Amino acid sequence: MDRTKANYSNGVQISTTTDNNDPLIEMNLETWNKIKNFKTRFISSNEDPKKMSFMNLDVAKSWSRSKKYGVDPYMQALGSNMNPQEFRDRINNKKMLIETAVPFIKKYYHVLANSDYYMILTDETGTILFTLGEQGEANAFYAINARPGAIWSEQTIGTTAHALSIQLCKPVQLAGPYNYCMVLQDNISSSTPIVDETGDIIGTLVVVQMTANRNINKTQIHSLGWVISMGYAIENELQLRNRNHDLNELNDTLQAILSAVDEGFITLNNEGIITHINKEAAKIFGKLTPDIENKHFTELMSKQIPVDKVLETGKPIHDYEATIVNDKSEVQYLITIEPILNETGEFLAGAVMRFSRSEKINRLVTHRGGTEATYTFNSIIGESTAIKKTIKDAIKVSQIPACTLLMGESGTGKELFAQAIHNNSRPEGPFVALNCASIPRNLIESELFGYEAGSFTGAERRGRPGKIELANGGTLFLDEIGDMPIEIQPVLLRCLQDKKVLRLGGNHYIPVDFRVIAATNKDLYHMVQEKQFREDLYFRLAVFKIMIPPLRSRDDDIILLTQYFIEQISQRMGLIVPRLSKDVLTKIKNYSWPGNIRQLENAMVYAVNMAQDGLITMNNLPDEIINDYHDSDMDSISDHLLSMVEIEKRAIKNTLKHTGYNVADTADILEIGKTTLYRKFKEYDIVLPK
Ligand SMILES: Nc1ncnc2c1ncn2[C@@H]1O[C@H](COP(=O)(O)OP(=O)(O)OP(=O)(O)O)[C@@H](O)[C@H]1O
Repeated sequence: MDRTKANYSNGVQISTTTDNNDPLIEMNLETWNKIKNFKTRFISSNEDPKKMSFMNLDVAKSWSRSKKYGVDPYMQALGSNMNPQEFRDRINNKKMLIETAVPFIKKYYHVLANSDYYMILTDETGTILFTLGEQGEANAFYAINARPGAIWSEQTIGTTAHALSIQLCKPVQLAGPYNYCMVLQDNISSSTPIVDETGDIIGTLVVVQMTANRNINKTQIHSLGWVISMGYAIENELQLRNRNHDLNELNDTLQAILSAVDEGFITLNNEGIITHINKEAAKIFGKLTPDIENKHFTELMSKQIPVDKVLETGKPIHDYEATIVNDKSEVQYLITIEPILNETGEFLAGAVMRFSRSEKINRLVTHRGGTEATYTFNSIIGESTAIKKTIKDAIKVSQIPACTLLMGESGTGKELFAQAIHNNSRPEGPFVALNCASIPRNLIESELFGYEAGSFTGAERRGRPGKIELANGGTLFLDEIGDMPIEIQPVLLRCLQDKKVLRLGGNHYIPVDFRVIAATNKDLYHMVQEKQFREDLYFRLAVFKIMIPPLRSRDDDIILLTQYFIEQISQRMGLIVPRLSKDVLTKIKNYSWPGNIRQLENAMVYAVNMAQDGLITMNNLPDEIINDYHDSDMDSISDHLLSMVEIEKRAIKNTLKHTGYNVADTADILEIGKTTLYRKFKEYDIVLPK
């Protein structure tokens, strides 16, 4: 609402002439009496007040409405009273207005030149919320029911200054006879509407002055100006309070969000003083919030954390790695420090620090990186006594956080078991796998332990965490542990013992908490005896040993797994699930499956693709299965008289089976060169599995 000066004079409702702009000071007693007399006539006749030249038009309309409402102009106690409960609710509802306006009213009331003023605060319906006046005035006004809880609307008491200012939404000064009720007609009242930010009227402020026997003078004019500026002041204060209230609410919401997140947050001012710390950050530092707030950040954390740099440059720092040590723990965090800038991007108030547990990030990274542990004990297929016992043992072991060594031929499902153990013991943490045989020896160390920035040629600029760090909070699966270079073994052992890792080129240990599951298809203990594997590391890793049975000793499971793979593969490829011919079934059951489940799975991929007319026949099996001399293992050699050539051929085939078709291992065992072995494959028509 605009209450500029022009509007102000426009808003004055006076009694001298029909011109609304005339100041009250110009009202003379003659007009005053003219209105008074006319009102008595108007009440008892049907005369239209709009037609009276001395009547203000808005007042005239209000009189007509008042009459229509049936207001009794001769009543002594004005208006009706709200019932106490309803009034308490109203007060509650208008708490902010009352709390804001009352101190103003009290403060400025005494500044007024005359003491015959009476001040009223109403709500937007005209209900009186608060009154103030000197003893004499108060008593007089009390007698006419000018007290909190009285409903003084146009409907209940007819035309008044405040009823008009609500109706017209502007300040109104009203000469006594214009009031509809006779008991008010010796007063001069000034009223201003109080509006909220959206322009809605939320109340009125009224100053009433008893003018009976007094001259109309400048003070009345001033009282309007005075009530208007007070209205302004109340509105401004209300807006401020509302904004404060909104800010407080925003602050409460922010606090609630910050205490709900499981990351630590600290805010600092531009001098590095901690201004706020959320619950999680207090937990990280093992302190109580009041012990931290208002302290310099260096009292809480290492000076090396580059807070000063952010405060100086206004540039953020992301993922700074630091170990936070408190009385109870030592944990690695990634810290992001963001400067608090203003809208134009100038550096302003300070900085916000965020502490994220690196193991969480690692878990995300590893999940995204594809080394997610999907298998559980329930998803391991097998009904044989051998596999059931293995699963039972593995479940037991999974409940104890000690190193576990999984032993078994290639393709028996060692990784599957490792995943199942992980998911049964620390499913929330990352599962990080490292195959020691598939990584060049010179890279194993950095893969395992990570490295600091610039620690060797080709290293990433910012350095990188190793698999051990990435496994923090979860499981590190070291597959083919027999291939772990002997020179790295003592470092790994130290790390397993101390639960700390030192990155290559680094100068501080990073605390880590991870479970180790190692796997091997080699005879690791034999390697220890041959000095190819360190005994201390072996005993550290093999606290629990689990032997995964080869497929050939899981007779009952071969057909179960065959069916499972055929169905899975067909479904994946959108094919009808083929049946197995009788001789194929016999072959599969009797074959020794040197490559175990992996070989069976691959054989079924081949067979499903080769099958015709919904049937898998012998021809649809891979060569090495068709050509298998099932009953020709070396034990039976003694029963037959064989040529040297046949003996050599069988020796090669058996060794191949034994090594899971690993050419290098086969050549090793047969003590011949790899080139010779390949030549013999050709010579004897031996085909390696695809
Ligand atoms: N019980 C089982 N149920 C379903 N699939 C299985 C089962 N056991 C193994 N497999 C499947 O067989 C394959 C080989 O398993 P896995 O890689 O765990 O063997 P491994 O012993 O770790 O082999 P390697 O020693 O060569 O690393 C995988 O494709 C796996 O999904």
